Formats: sequence, C-alpha cells, structure tokens
Amino acid sequence: MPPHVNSTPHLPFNYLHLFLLTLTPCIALRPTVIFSIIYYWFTGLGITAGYHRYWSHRSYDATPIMRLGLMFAGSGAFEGSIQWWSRGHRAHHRHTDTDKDPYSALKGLFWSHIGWMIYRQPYSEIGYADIRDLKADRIVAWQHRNYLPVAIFAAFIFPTLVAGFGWGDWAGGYFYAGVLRLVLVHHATFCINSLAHYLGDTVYDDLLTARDNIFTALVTFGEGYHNFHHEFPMDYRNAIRWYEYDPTKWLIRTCAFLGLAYDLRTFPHNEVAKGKVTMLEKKLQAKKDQISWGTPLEQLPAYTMEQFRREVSLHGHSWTVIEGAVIDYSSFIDMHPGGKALLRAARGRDATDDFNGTVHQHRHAARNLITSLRVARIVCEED
Ligand code: HEM
Repeated sequence: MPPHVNSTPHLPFNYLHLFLLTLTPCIALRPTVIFSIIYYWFTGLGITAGYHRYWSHRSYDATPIMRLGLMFAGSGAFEGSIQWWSRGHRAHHRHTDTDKDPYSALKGLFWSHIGWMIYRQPYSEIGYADIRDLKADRIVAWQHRNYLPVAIFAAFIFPTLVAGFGWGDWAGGYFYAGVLRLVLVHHATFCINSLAHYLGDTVYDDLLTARDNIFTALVTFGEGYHNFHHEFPMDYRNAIRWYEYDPTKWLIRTCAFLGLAYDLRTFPHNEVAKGKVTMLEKKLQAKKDQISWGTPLEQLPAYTMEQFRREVSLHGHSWTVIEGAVIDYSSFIDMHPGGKALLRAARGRDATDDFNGTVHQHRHAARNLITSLRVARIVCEED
C-alpha cells in the first residue's frame, strides 16, 4: 500500500469545517436564543395567565405587582389591549359557536385561527359581554389608553434593549426575541381558538366545539384542555390533575405559593365528576343504540298466565316465561348450553326461578339474549 493512502475512514476536512461553520452563529447567538425562548414563554403566559385566566375569567386574584407584570407580559404578545381582548373573549364564551362569537369555530379553522382578525367582524355584530369590572380596573384602563406605545415597547423595544445592552446583539434581540418570537406567540395562542375547537374529545360536554387534547395543550401553554375550560371557565386550571400539562396553571400555583396570587378558584370536584359521567352516559347510550335489544317489553302483546298457557297448548309454541316476559326459545334450543331437555321442561310455565339459580344462575349473555327472544309480556288477571 502506498504510504500516502490511509485506509481508516475519516470525515473529510471540508465537511467538518462546514459543520462547525453552521454551528458558529448558534453559539454566538446563544444568549439571544435563550432570551428569545424565555421571552416567548413570558409573553405567552402573559396572555394565558393574565389576559385569559385573570382578566377574562377572574379565576384567581393577584397582587398589584403581579397584575403589572401580567399586563406588561401580555402587552409583549401584541394581541390588543386587555379590555379589547377580554371583551371579545367573554363574548366568545357567552355566544360560543354562534354568529355573535367573534371567533366561531363553525366558520372554519382559518377563520377561528386568524381570519377573524384579518376580516374584522363589525364590533356591533359581536355578542354583548359585560366588561364593567375591566373598565373599573386602573391597570386595564391605563393600558387601554396607552396601548400602542406600551405594546411596541414590550414587544420590540424591550427585547432589543435587553439583548443590545446585555450582550451587544441589537439586531438579534430585535429580530429573534422581538419579531420571530411574536409570530410564534401569536400562532401558539391563536391555536386556542382554532385547534382547541377541532382536535380531541368532548369530555364534559358535546354541545360545544371545544375539545380536550394534549397536543393542543403542548402548543398553547396548557390551554388545550378546552372542553373543561368552556364548561368550567371560572376554574384557574384547564387540566385538573396536577401532573397534566398546563404550565399556566403551574405558574399560577407557583405565584400563589410566593404570595403573588390568591383565591384560586376551582369548580367542586363532585360537579366536575358529574359532567364527565353525563358525557360517558351519553356515549354509552350512543353505543347501546347501535345494538338491537329486541322489542321493548311494553310494546309487546299482553297475556295473562292463563292466555299464555292456552296459546302454548293450542299452537304448540316453544314458549316459556322468565321474569314476566314470554320467551320463544325455538330458535335457540339447539344451541342452549344447558341442553334441550331443560328448555322443553320449561315449556308452558314460569321458569324464572330455574333461570335465576334453582337450576342454574344465568349470566349476562343469557340475560341479554332473552331480550331478543321476547314475544309477549305477562300481565295479572285484573290488568
Ligand atoms: C329460554 C331462555 C334461556 C336462555 C336464552 C338460556 C341461555 C343460556 C346460556 C347463554 C347459557 C350459558 C351461559 C350461562 O351460563 O349463563 C346457559 C346455560 C345454562 N342454562 Fe340456560 N337459558 C335459558 C333457559 C334455561 C332454563 C329455563 C334452564 C333450566 C330449567 C336453563 C338451564 C341452563 C343450565 C343448566 C346451564 C348451564 C350449562 C353448563 O354450563 O353446563 N336455561 N343458558
């Protein structure tokens, strides 16, 4: 082998070089990237914990310092003033899925995500929502009056100043922590109106489009348990179990621990359970409706015991009586696990006791089967 030929495979220098070159901007931008991620969460949670769960739904109380923080954070998401946003949101809850709902999911995914902001519905067409409490809130009123400068400062100037003065990355601060972060926060929070009304289960109520879904929760700072939220909007949680993904709830809990938030409202557990069971019953009923359970007993012809016996002896029917119902076992006798003889012996008489344990304690399969074999019902002589 010639001396210059190396048999060990190696990464060609130019590829390695290229790889390191690609990494360089990331390494140089690292503080900006980290800051952008933090600012993304800060402003996103400003919408979910502030605009949404605090001001729109009053699901907890907060100290003035926390309210100021939430106002600043929410302003950085550039989604309108608290007053404007909460008014629309309250209308959305009150008039969900109707023409008065500003972001009705029934108008399509695009409309509920972003269309409602592009093609603005006239203000007068949006349903009424009481916002007197918001108008009386000094922080809300101040932010509403000064919205544009406050939002421009929180969304663009502040992140630019932090990255600029902090580590000299003025352009990165503006672009990554300002513009790009804003676009991402917008779409994440817009998903609450769009995806959260499309994906997932109707765990508590199926009268509305709102749905519970873990994927939507991951995208929306925990607002994806939306069926629960529409059912119990005054609850500070969207996901009720502590471990279920709802960072907004975790933030509020942490703030309560630090003394910044208090009076966290939760809907009584028993009532939440009722909601869930009601829906389970509904789903179960829908499943039951797909199965034939035979003719309902009250719709079958009525015989007295005397008439029943006469019918059997006159026409030779293979009929027996079990729990007040006349059962025609002719189509089943060849398959009866207890054999033909016992069924023949039950012909023309009330075999309820035999069926219920004297001879054999029948289980669900037999009980379900007799609903399809019923041909009449037994009534007392006087009836
Ligand atoms: C006409 C209505 C009846 C139906 C639809 C029916 C149906 C069935 C079914 C599905 C089983 C097997 C599952 C279970 O044990 O629950 C079974 C078992 C049995 N049935 Fe019935 N049955 C009827 C009436 C009766 C009567 C009137 C007697 C007795 C007088 C009887 C005696 C038995 C016995 C002894 C077994 C147990 C068989 C074994 O496991 O070896 N069955 N029946």
